[in-house]
Amino acid sequence: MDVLEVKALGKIYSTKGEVSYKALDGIDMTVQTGEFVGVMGPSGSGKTTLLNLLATIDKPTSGSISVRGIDPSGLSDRKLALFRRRELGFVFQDFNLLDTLSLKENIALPLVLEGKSPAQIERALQPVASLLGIAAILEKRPYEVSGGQKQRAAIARAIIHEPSLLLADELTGNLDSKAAKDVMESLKDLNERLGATVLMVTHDPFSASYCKRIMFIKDGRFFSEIRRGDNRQAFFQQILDSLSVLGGNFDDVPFARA
Ligand SMILES: Nc1ncnc2c1ncn2[C@@H]1O[C@H](COP(=O)(O)OP(=O)(O)OP(=O)(O)O)[C@@H](O)[C@H]1O
Repeated sequence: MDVLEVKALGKIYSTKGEVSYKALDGIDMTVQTGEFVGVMGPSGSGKTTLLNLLATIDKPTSGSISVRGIDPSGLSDRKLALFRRRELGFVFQDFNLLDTLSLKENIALPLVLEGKSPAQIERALQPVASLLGIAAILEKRPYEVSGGQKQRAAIARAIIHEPSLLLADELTGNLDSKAAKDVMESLKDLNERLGATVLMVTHDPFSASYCKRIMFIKDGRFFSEIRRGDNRQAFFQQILDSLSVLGGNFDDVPFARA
């Protein structure tokens, strides 16, 4: 089943008195239940724009988005807020955890907002926390744990309510290579064991090598797509090859890691 269906998506930014800019142009894509998809492209290719449209933070100029058959553009503000809360999960580069709350309280927030009981929250929390390897540090506050642990807590918070689609933006961007590997292994486990559907934007070929499929975009348009076989290292190499064909600015890419 398709979780996400994007048709002819376009975004033009226009600022008063200035020339308008076509950031996305005719993007078509589908993501099926249980997929783990990466979106890559040079700087300025439209990755963040695409993610913002999918996250319903911004509205498309043309085309359509549908998540489990619902087109968010037709929803009232109240229904849109509910749609975002129920259907989508978000993970960002900078964690966005609240320092005044413990990891457990941070993770439970989406369920508290849904009015779930403490017993229901506990039942949902334990398996996710164990899978992500943070069960022993749930009482700690974000400033007492490492970057990788913070990001795993942020992932737990993003999926605790079992969203249809988890959207991740450069989630390893602030992590060293060991922590990035741990976070990507955790995300892979969530995808494989819990069937979480993930769409991730990244610059980093190492993180991208955990995806099952990668879509490359350039100048706001679809450029190419590759799928992973059994071997992640081979996929990493395939990603590097695709990036070199794609060209553009990848100066900050750590090309040596596998
Ligand atoms: N609010 C805005 N107003 C005008 N132009 C914008 C706006 N946001 C983005 N753009 C332009 O749209 C294009 C795509 O930007 P976007 O941020 O989506 O690219 P990106 O692929 O995420 O880049 P990066 O990898 O550097 O983050 C860029 O040329 C950018 O300058």
